[in-house]
Amino acid sequence: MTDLDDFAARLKTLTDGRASTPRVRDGVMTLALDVGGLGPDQRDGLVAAIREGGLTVPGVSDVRIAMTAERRSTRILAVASGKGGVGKSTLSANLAIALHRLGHKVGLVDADIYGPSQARLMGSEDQKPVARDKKLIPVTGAMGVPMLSMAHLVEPGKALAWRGPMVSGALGQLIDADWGDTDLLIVDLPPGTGDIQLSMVQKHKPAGAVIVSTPQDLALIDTTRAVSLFAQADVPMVGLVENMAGYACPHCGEISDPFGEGGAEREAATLSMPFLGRVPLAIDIRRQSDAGDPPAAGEGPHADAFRAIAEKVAAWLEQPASA
Ligand SMILES: Nc1ncnc2c1ncn2[C@@H]1O[C@H](COP(=O)(O)OP(=O)(O)OP(=O)(O)O)[C@@H](O)[C@H]1O
Repeated sequence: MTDLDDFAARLKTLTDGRASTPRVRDGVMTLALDVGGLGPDQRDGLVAAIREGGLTVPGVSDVRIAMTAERRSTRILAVASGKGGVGKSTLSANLAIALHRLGHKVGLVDADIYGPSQARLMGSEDQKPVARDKKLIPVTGAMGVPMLSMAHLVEPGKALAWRGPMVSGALGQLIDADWGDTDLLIVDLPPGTGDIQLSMVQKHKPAGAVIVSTPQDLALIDTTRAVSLFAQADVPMVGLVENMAGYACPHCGEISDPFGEGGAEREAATLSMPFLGRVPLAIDIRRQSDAGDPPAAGEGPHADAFRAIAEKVAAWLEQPASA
């Protein structure tokens, strides 16, 4: 085996098969490296290691690496609601965490320009994203889930004056950030169904949409509008989540249903969409969310509720039609 063959074999192991066979001409080694799906640090580390190794091959004085960064296909899952305050942000954060715990490479985008709250929910308020090669590098939220928020791009209170194209441009920066090997982005959309939401959905084409509603809002026209927004843009519906469904007693854990049970399944059926599950109204969910400690990151009935929803979402994502 020549020194070059020996290096080629080591290269294969080092890069997990991402590098082409190296060639040497006039003392210059050239090779192509597929860096698709790698984060900036992984990419830089790999390039440095290859360069170092290449220079140990006798007769090689320079190593040139052509990086092929074919575009990743990161799928977007939009989380939406007909109106504000129903727990869309809480669900988005906990769904991202629960999917992460199920082994998905998931990131979270807070597109809720009117009330960005993900930095608080994910305990990342003290972090500021930096840009590299004109792309934002996500910050790290709870359980290491990468995330970016509109709050990172706009001062609180100023966003309300923004017009559709500005919002759409800002959202583009969040979605086209350097997400590394993330292959699924949960996007927490602003509440409601105006032009801004529609243009965002059309431009960034989610793979699917999750609708969040509370039991008392279920039958309202707002929820129907949220569903038809996605239908207009040809975005498939993943399903409906009923939040604040029943009250979980903080003392005994018993759940009482002041709005009755089963309404959400019925409403989901009326809207021709799957029912993904219910999350009770529980003081712990609010407390933990406010403290930047998402319940889905822990153990217990609330974590179980979010995991059950995440399992249904994951099953939906695995269907061939959603790819
Ligand atoms: N299941 C729940 N149990 C208890 N409190 C909850 C639950 N879900 C959400 N909350 C609380 O309700 C409030 C609104 O939730 P959240 O911010 O997630 O709603 P939203 O729909 O994203 O609102 P907005 O329209 O302001 O973005 C928050 O204080 C949150 O902690």
